[in-house]
Amino acid sequence: MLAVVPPPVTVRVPAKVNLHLAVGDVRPDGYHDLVTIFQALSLADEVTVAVADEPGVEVHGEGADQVPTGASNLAWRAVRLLAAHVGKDPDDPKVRVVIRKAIPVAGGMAGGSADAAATLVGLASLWRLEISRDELAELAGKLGADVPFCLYGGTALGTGRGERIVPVLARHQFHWVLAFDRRGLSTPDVFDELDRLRTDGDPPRVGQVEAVLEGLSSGDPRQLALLLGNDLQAAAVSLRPNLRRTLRAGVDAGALAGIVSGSGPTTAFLCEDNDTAVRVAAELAGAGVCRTVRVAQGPVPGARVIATEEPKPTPPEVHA
Ligand SMILES: C[C@@](CO)(OP(=O)(O)O)[C@H](O)COP(=O)(O)OP(=O)(O)OC[C@H]1O[C@@H](n2ccc(N)nc2=O)[C@H](O)[C@@H]1O
Ligand SMILES: Nc1ncnc2c1ncn2[C@@H]1O[C@H](COP(=O)(O)OP(=O)(O)O)[C@@H](O)[C@H]1O
Repeated sequence: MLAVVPPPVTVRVPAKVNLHLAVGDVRPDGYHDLVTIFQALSLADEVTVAVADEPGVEVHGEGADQVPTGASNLAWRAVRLLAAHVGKDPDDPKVRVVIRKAIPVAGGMAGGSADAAATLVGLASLWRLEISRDELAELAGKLGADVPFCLYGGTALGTGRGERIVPVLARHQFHWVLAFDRRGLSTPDVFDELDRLRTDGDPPRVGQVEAVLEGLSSGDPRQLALLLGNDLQAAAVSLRPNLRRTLRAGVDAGALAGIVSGSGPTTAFLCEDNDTAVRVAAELAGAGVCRTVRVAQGPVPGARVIATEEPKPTPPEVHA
């Protein structure tokens, strides 16, 4: 008999930006209630999952040296969680995960969450599971607040810890410039800093989410630009005062508006059109206010399989 090893599966998964991020008070479980609008961007990681005798995670590309490859890697946690869920041995899942990163690590763009979502989608295909995206999203929510959105992509309203997702119809494409900072920022540190700022004073709070939903449906980047907002921005800027200069430089270069993406320190600039975005990116890159600049569009779809290699038949065992 010819045993067929299932072919490796490669999944592309987008980064996110929060167009609106309203942060409530800290809850007894340490999380904060959020009302957020996520948008998935064309900046993407690629994750390949393959059957392997030597299980583990490999990471290449943007910030790879800052990503753990052991049990704490979010993609590996996704492998173990899905294995246990479908009755496989989580301690011996016989899977290798190769991550090619383009999303900045600890950048407020959900890079680790994206890799976890991609791993769930890749394994569902590799293991030929009959599992719906909603069932995967249940599992995703256990891995982190941002992981369910990375499965769905597009533009979506997130509530609860950010893990309850409702898609938002957004037919228009928006053009973004992303400025990566020199080092990442820890998400819990930024939430803690916001709690501290709120104890000592009254940092600005974003307006109502409904206005942002209207801005999105208008498709007019000028209208949307006026409505972008992030309660975590004051905290990120407090921990990284240089972000103030970066935000100013993007607007001076011609962006309609700039915000800190999620917990930062990446800054995201909404532009009128693609040509403006390319010009703003070039100017920002020359201004010495950040490490790297990227142009991206959104919304794009969530984690999806982009390649499955041909099955490799293993040679039959020959018995003498
Ligand atoms: C801030 C946001 C905005 O989209 O994104 P990032 O900037 O990290 O990409 C998210 O809320 C991050 O989501 P994610 O990175 O998945 O968070 P988790 O791993 O679940 O939580 C990490 C830590 O962040 C804090 N946290 C996270 C989510 C939330 N609603 N309240 C919180 O207080 C908690 O301290 C938690 O222990
Ligand atoms: N697959 C992964 N990719 C990136 N970071 C990961 C991954 N697994 C675990 N991490 C850890 O998660 C932390 C948060 O990284 P990331 O998800 O990129 O940022 P953010 O939460 O700001 O969006 C990093 O400090 C990193 O060490």
